[in-house]
Amino acid sequence: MVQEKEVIAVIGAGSWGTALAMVLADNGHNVRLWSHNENQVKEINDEHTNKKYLPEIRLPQLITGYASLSDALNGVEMVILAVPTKAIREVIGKMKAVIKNPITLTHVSKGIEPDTLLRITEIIQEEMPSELLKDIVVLSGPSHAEEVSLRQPTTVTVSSENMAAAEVVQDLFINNYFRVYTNPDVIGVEIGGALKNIIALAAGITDGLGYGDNAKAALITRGLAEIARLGTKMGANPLTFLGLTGIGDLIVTCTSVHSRNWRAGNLLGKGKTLDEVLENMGMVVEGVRTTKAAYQLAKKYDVKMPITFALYDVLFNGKTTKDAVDGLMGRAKTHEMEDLVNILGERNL
Ligand SMILES: NC(=O)C1=CN([C@@H]2O[C@H](COP(=O)(O)OP(=O)(O)OC[C@H]3O[C@@H](n4cnc5c(N)ncnc54)[C@H](OP(=O)(O)O)[C@@H]3O)[C@@H](O)[C@H]2O)C=CC1
Ligand SMILES: O=C(CO)COP(=O)(O)O
Repeated sequence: MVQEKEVIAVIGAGSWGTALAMVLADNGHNVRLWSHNENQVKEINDEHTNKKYLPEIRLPQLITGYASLSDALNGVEMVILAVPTKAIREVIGKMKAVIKNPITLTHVSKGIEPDTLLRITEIIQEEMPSELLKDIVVLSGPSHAEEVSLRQPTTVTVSSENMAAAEVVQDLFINNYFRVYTNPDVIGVEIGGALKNIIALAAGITDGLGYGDNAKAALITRGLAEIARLGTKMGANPLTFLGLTGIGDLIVTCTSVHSRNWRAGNLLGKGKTLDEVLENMGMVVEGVRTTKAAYQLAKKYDVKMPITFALYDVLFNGKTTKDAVDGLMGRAKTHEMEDLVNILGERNL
């Protein structure tokens, strides 16, 4: 089937927005890549590069940089939102002032908002007037921008309350190096994508402390257990956590030097302070804010999340990374599956 080519706006020209713009351009779509940084837009249009975020990459001709949000969104129905979670309200606020016709909005961010405890779909629903929104789709999964921009084999999942919209987005992105699956479980997809960053920070810490593969495997597995416990209590399908947006993203983020969350954790494990780490990162480390949100969610839903709580103490209460690991290892003995089985029982699953 020949796919119809679209004009698509990608809002946010960081690592992920740029890599996704490349996938869309490779599929023949005309991409308007918006950035709030005029110098970066000039570089995208004059040099066809985005050196701060993807230094090795030459951008396809079908990508055009836009400094005006109004021009980028003019007449466009398909919009990809690729900014950090903390910028979403502000950027949607600017978008709604200039959008004239309803859009399908695909977000690709991985976070939960502290204090409100809203998932990103819920933040968008709160900020964007319903008459300007056809559908919200989430795209998530194990996918470092650095590898996608080199066109290396990658798999992701799209999800939406309207699966027909998810399938349209699947068709826009899918190609021979970027394979896109669908999953109707929006809650599970968003919770898995957000919370894996907490575990990636913790995995970086144990690597930084000099611990080995056993510790890494423990964190990935027990991290998945606490993510699944919270997500299932929030209404997710527990099987989603065994998929790309659950275990898949945990593996890639906990084991890759590309992960900003792993890199930040690694520096913490080596003794740097949180402020020192964030000052030098130059890109978003979503897991820090998400740790706060997950800590609050665990209390709200009365779910045990020992790794999240240990990381919370390191990030916000001055606990040393070594004491945090010792505390986790010294907890009272417990059953491996009991808590999740109990939660499944409460939901009659
Ligand atoms: N990088 C990756 O491999 C992947 C990232 N993600 C997720 O995608 C989301 C975006 O991440 P990523 O692209 O990596 O982040 P980066 O830090 O690489 O880029 C963020 C981009 O958003 C811009 N931005 C930040 N704040 C604002 C604002 N208030 N208004 C307008 N633009 C803003 C930044 O501009 P400026 O340059 O001025 O700071 C930059 O262009 C995150 O939630 C991340 O978890 C998901 C999958 C893979
Ligand atoms: O989500 C990602 C890969 O799937 C990117 O992870 P980081 O934000 O830790 O770099």
